Amino acid sequence: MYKIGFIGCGNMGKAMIGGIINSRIYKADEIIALDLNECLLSEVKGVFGINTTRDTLYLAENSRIIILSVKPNIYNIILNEIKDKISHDTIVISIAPGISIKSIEDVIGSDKKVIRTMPNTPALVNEGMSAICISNKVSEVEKEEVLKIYSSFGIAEIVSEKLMDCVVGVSGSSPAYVYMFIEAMADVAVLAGMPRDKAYKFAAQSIMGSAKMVLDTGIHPAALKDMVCSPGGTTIEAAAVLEEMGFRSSVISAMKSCIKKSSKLTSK
Ligand SMILES: NC(=O)C1=CN([C@@H]2O[C@H](COP(=O)(O)OP(=O)(O)OC[C@H]3O[C@@H](n4cnc5c(N)ncnc54)[C@H](OP(=O)(O)O)[C@@H]3O)[C@@H](O)[C@H]2O)C=CC1
Ligand SMILES: O=C(O)[C@@H]1CCC=N1
Repeated sequence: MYKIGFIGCGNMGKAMIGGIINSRIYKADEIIALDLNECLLSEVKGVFGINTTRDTLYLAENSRIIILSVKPNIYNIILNEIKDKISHDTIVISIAPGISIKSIEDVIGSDKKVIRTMPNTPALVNEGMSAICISNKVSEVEKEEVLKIYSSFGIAEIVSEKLMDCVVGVSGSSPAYVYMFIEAMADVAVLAGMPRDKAYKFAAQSIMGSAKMVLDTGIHPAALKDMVCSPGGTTIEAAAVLEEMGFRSSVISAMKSCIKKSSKLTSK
């Protein structure tokens, strides 16, 4: 029996497998994965040394935990295919926006163990942020085990299921907004004469350091911003332009749109 099986090893599946291997929570031979894309499957086998298969039913029957790391529209197809192979000890985990615990139970049975999660791609470098919702069929020991898996590639917190659309906006999708910010900052650094490789390093490390200040000091972000803005200095010039250009209101509108899209998927 494998400790964990991944159906789908694209961006998110690969990030989680990489995080688990890096943190050594499970050994490579305790993990199995499958993907329709043969190249991707050979890549995860080659890079991480895990087991792979092309047989969905074999994976479902032989994995204690099954992570469905495919797009939301494929969930029902796969669940219908594997439902008879899911035992009362198997834990089925969703990582997709809009896929509720109930929607999975409706296919595989409400007597089965289902967990809904929302990770993000920084899991690959063990800096993920994941939310986890547990159904009432999952025991305390199983909850702790899943928390341990998700904590192996970052920070993991139990949240109530009604917060999951919000989680998509604030952590599932948010790495994309941050990469856009890094890209924009690096482009301007290049414009001002810095070589591109250095520009990405300076921009990304500044964002990582700023995020660490928020997490490690507990100081309010506004106070941390004020500490950078010297009176009559350079930073307040930039801050004033960001306000004029609607920086914060753009982020607010974008995230509201993301959360709305997630809740539309949930209510489908
Ligand atoms: N990317 C992210 O940042 C995050 C993604 N998620 C969620 O994770 C899930 C996966 O996303 P992501 O990794 O980005 O998607 P990808 O498209 O990168 O990966 C999904 C993989 O699953 C494969 N696949 C499709 N159908 C099957 C099948 N029947 N059996 C096995 N494999 C199959 C796809 O192959 P093919 O391409 O050939 O169809 C593809 O390689 C989604 O539900 C997404 O919403 C959650 C949090 C963050
Ligand atoms: O864009 C998406 O739908 C997925 C969910 C969270 C991040 N990526």
